[in-house]
Amino acid sequence: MKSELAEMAFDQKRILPDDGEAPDAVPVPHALVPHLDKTAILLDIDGTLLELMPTPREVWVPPGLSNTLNRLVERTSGALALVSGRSLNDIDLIFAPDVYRAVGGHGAEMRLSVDNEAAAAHAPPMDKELKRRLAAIAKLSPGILLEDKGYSLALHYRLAPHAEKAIFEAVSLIRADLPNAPIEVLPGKFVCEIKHSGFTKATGVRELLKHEPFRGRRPIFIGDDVTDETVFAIMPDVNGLAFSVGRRVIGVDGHFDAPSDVREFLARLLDDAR
Ligand SMILES: O=P(O)(O)OC[C@H]1O[C@H](O[C@H]2O[C@H](CO)[C@@H](O)[C@H](O)[C@H]2O)[C@H](O)[C@@H](O)[C@@H]1O
Ligand SMILES: [Mg+2]
Repeated sequence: MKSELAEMAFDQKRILPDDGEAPDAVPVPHALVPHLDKTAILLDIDGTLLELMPTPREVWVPPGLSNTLNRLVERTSGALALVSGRSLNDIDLIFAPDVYRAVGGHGAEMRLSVDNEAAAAHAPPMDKELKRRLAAIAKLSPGILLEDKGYSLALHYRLAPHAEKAIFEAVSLIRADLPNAPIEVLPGKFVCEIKHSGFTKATGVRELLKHEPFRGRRPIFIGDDVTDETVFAIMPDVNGLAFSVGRRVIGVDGHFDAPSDVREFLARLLDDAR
């Protein structure tokens, strides 16, 4: 059995405080290591579980991660969900053959059961003409990639970073033309996503937590991006814990430097948690 000291040392190394003032290695209280039978594990994908890659299709699941996730699913009686900006379809392609409970498309889709793979959609398809106009923005520069999620459209510019300003300006012009369109712009990591308003990762997580096997459990959420901040913000309301990756976010419970640290933390949870 691991000593409490060993557990503390692990926590000190991997999870740093986020108040911006504190020294780099203040230990996260031991009580933060959860009891898995009372915990719901909610995980962002890109930049949290998986390293960021030049294009969305290039991501891959490192050895050991599937095993860790599947064991955590077992130990939490299924209370593990991926909470992603990606569509459920995309998530399943990435993690195939494994299928996880998930909130997809920034809250646009939700899968509560892995048995029938039924997914609830919380967003209608995006208007075709609007999508056509937005898609034309990709012509601004070679290297801009389009990702069509049906209910939203993402313009990726990691390979054309110089185009950022032009992309956001072009999107603003289209929005100004359609002041009543129920859409919003979601900036991400080298991506400008245009989606229906009315749902976020946080609305998805709130909904998820109403259902078995998540209901009544203490959620821990780990995420890296601006869109994850909506979930960080609701964690206190649901007695949850929030951890950021790659950057310090005020108000969260801790911070990981990189996805490899998140993966190591999750693997260690299996050994350390009661
Ligand atoms: O909420 P997440 O699971 O973190 O998904 C956020 C977005 O991830 C993908 O784009 C990002 O990752 C790509 C692969 O590393 C990278 O090339 C891109 O620059 C990033 O923005 C995905 O394509 C989007 O649909 C997700 O919204
Ligand atoms: Mg992410």
